[in-house]
This record gives sequence, structure tokens and C-alpha cells, in this order.
Amino acid sequence: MENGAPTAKPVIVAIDGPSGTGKSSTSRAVAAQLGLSYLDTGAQYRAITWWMVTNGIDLEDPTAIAAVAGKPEIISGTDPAGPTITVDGVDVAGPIRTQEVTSSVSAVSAVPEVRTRITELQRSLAVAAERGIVVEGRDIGTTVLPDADLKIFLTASPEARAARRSGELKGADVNATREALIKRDAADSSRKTSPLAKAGDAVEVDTTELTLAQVIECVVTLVEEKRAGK
Ligand SMILES: Nc1ncnc2c1ncn2[C@@H]1O[C@H](COP(=O)(O)OP(=O)(O)O)[C@@H](O)[C@H]1O
Ligand SMILES: Nc1ccn([C@@H]2O[C@H](COP(=O)(O)OP(=O)(O)O)[C@@H](O)[C@H]2O)c(=O)n1
Repeated sequence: MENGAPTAKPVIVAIDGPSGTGKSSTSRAVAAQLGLSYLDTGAQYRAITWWMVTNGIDLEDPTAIAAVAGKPEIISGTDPAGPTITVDGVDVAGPIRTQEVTSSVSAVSAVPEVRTRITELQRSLAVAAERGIVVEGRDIGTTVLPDADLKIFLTASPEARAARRSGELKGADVNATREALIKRDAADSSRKTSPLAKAGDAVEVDTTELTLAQVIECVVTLVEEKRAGK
């Protein structure tokens, strides 16, 4: 060890939960505050879905999806100050947020060959993060990084989640947003391979009545307690 200074062990934080619970905003802010890397795994599933849609793959045919799951090269930049995502060198940060991708992503992400591929990418990024990483998604604590130092499962009422989402999609109808969100949660929770689920050792945080700042503070405190060995 140089100068005898202790080197902090990289810390791995897994944040899971359904749509609109605050995973992305919380994870990014916590990573920035603690000097860690940040990975939005939903963006990776959206990116592979975008590629399937763009290349005219039949999304109702899991065999067709599986056959090409290894084709697109997906690269995630993990700096919380400016996370990036490219597919075959194309910046897809905008296109992966379209309604078309959002409504197709659950079908693509349910295909085991897609999950194996994306899970490998996620694990290699976690290992490469020198100071540690905050990884957010649906199956991080249960499947991708089961040995994470800290696992958080965020929840919130469907009403709060729909209000947050329709606030983002300016002018979107809250009821339609709520129905679409419940449908996607159900698909993500009921798939056979690595469904959306709370790990047995995850800390559950209900964010319905909390501000984003309160959630961030809560998670930062939990990470610091872990690091201090409490
Ligand atoms: N506790 C909170 N209170 C109010 N708004 C929130 C809260 N957490 C997140 N938001 C807002 O809700 C929206 C969805 O948050 P996001 O982090 O994208 O959720 P997720 O990644 O779980 O889908 C964003 O506009 C975000 O600013
Ligand atoms: N670890 C993950 C992350 C996302 N996903 C899939 O990717 C979709 C989009 O994830 P997201 O995090 O961008 O979703 P939102 O936060 O926009 O609701 C989810 O609905 C899941 O189908 C997954 O299967 N596993």
C-alpha cells in the first residue's frame, strides 16, 4: 500500500424496485455524492430493445429475439455526472425513452438470452469500478450482484409513481400512465428469469411520502453505516 494509507474497499450498492419509485434519481445522486460509479441497467434493456425495434425483429417471437441477442454492442458510461449509453457507437440516450421502446422493453427483457448477455455486461462494469458503484434495476440484489454490500428496495404507491412519471412526460394522462406502469410491473414481476423482486436481505424504503432529497439522504446514511462496519 502506497504511503501506508489505507485503501477504501470498493463498495457495491444494489438499488431495485418498480418503475417511478426513484431508483435512477436516487442512485445517480448517491453515487455522485459518494464518488462512486453509477449504472442504470434499465437503460441497457431499453438500448437492446431499441436495437431490436430498429432492426425489425419480431418482438412477439422470443426465439427471434434470442437469436440476435448477442449482436448489438452496448456501452454504458458510468460517470454519475453524465451517464451515457451507446449501441454500435450510436448515442441512444434519447431514443431509448420513447413510448415505443417503453412498451416493448418488458417483452425483450424477459428473454433469458438477453438477460444473460446484459447481466455479464453489468457484472464486468461493477468489477471495473475502482471506488465502487451504485447499480439500479429490478434484479440487481437477487441475481446480478447477490453479494452487494448494501441492497435497497424502493417502493411507492402506484398513484405517487404515476404522478411522478406523468410529471416527466409533460401532459401525459395520470390514469393512463398508472395503468401502463402497473402493466409493466406485472410483466416484470411475473417473468420466469430473474423477475423484479426484493432480495431477502434488502432494506425496503417506501418513498411515497418522502421527498427525493430525503430518500437520497437515507441511502447515503445506509452506505456510510455499512462502510463504517455498523
Ligand atoms: N421521493 C420522490 N418524490 C417526488 N418525486 C420523486 C421522488 N423520487 C423520484 N422522483 C421523481 O420521479 C420521477 C421518476 O424517478 P426515477 O428516479 O426515474 O424513478 P425510477 O428510476 O424508479 O423509475 C423523476 O422525475 C424524479 O425526479
Ligand atoms: N435490472 C433490470 C432493469 C430493467 N429491466 C427492464 O427494463 C425496463 C426498463 O427499466 P427502467 O429502469 O428504465 O424503467 P423505468 O424506471 O423507466 O420505469 C423494465 O420495465 C424491465 O423490463 C429489467 O428487466 N431488469
